[in-house]
Amino acid sequence: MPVSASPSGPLGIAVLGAGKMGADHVRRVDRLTGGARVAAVADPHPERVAAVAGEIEGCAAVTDPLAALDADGVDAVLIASPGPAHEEALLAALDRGLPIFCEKPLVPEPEAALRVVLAEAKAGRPLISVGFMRRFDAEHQRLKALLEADELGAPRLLHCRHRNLAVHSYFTEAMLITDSVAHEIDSARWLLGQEITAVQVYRPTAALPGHTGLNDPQLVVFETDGGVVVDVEILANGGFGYQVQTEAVCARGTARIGEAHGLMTNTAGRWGGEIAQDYLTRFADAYDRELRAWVDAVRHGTTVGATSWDGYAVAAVSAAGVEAQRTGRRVPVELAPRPDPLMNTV
Ligand SMILES: NC(=O)C1=CN([C@@H]2O[C@H](COP(=O)(O)OP(=O)(O)OC[C@H]3O[C@@H](n4cnc5c(N)ncnc54)[C@H](O)[C@@H]3O)[C@@H](O)[C@H]2O)C=CC1
Ligand SMILES: O=C1[C@@H](O)[C@H](O)[C@@H](O)[C@H](O)[C@H]1O
Repeated sequence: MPVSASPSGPLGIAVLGAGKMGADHVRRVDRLTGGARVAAVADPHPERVAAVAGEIEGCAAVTDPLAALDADGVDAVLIASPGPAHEEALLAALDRGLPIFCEKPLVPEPEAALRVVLAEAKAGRPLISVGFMRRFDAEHQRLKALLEADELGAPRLLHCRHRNLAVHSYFTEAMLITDSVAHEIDSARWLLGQEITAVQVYRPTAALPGHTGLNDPQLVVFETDGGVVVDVEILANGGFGYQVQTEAVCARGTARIGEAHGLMTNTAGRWGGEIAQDYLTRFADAYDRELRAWVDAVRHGTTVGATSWDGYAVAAVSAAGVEAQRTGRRVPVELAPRPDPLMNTV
């Protein structure tokens, strides 16, 4: 069922969370040619919400996140608060029948993710799109198309590197998995069309010098039900830039994405290039495409990209990853039975 907003008017969006990602999405929605407008921004931090909402004419600024869902002109919700706050917002929005774009992770814990999946099933129609933006990145889409076309034969390995310049001061070791490697969990499942069945995490014995306390970097290894092995280097505070790279090793060849550095120079016996400094630059086009696609999908009463079930699968694999990180053991992944999204199961 399409949303009840006037079909000719812009879709009114409440943005929950006015931090780094929320502020960026507010500006993005504002630029989306006429299809949507930010009707309300909510953040418990009063100065932050005033600054972000103040950039948009006629936008309400509220410090109670749930009050934003009931603000005038709100037809849909974009959740950009920290992961642990997502469940409350998701359940409140589902309760109101509002279409939702939820930044990744859906929620960090699998039990909470399953509650969300079941609440959406109870609503009887798909309402949740999860912001795993790599699905909208041109290079990731080309790699997926190549693998699907079977041009290189069956995939055997995926080598992934995920390097950040720096992460938030509140980042924990578990968040290396639940917040950062969550992307590789989603993209590996999506690229391969396979489920992850076990996780192992290797940690160097010493953290990087001058570091924040995170045992950084780490190597996370996944096994899939199609017999593929996926290794992910996660580096949270690398200090030099942002790199997301994937190489697929297949039966008849390999394919690599994420190597491009934009401008390359040759001068006086040297060559060099640029490294993006963060995801907002590296994935700017992907974020634009995913939000445009979401606004279109909402107008047609549907969702785009990762579903709540994908969000649940990521949370289940993440939980196994955190356990593997803690114990040093190989941890199998168990997924709950999948509810039929169109059935009122509860
Ligand atoms: N797709 C992507 O590439 C990225 C996604 N993210 C995701 O976006 C979300 C936000 O991350 P950041 O903006 O980096 O964090 P942040 O820490 O910069 O901002 C979070 C904001 O949410 C506010 N907040 C806290 N509790 C809230 C609640 N209950 N309701 C509404 N707002 C609340 C905080 O006051 C803060 O202003 C997270 O889920 C994160 O994983 C973040 C960076 C990139
Ligand atoms: O989602 C993101 C952040 O939350 C996360 O902290 C980073 O590691 C990721 O690269 C970024 O895309």
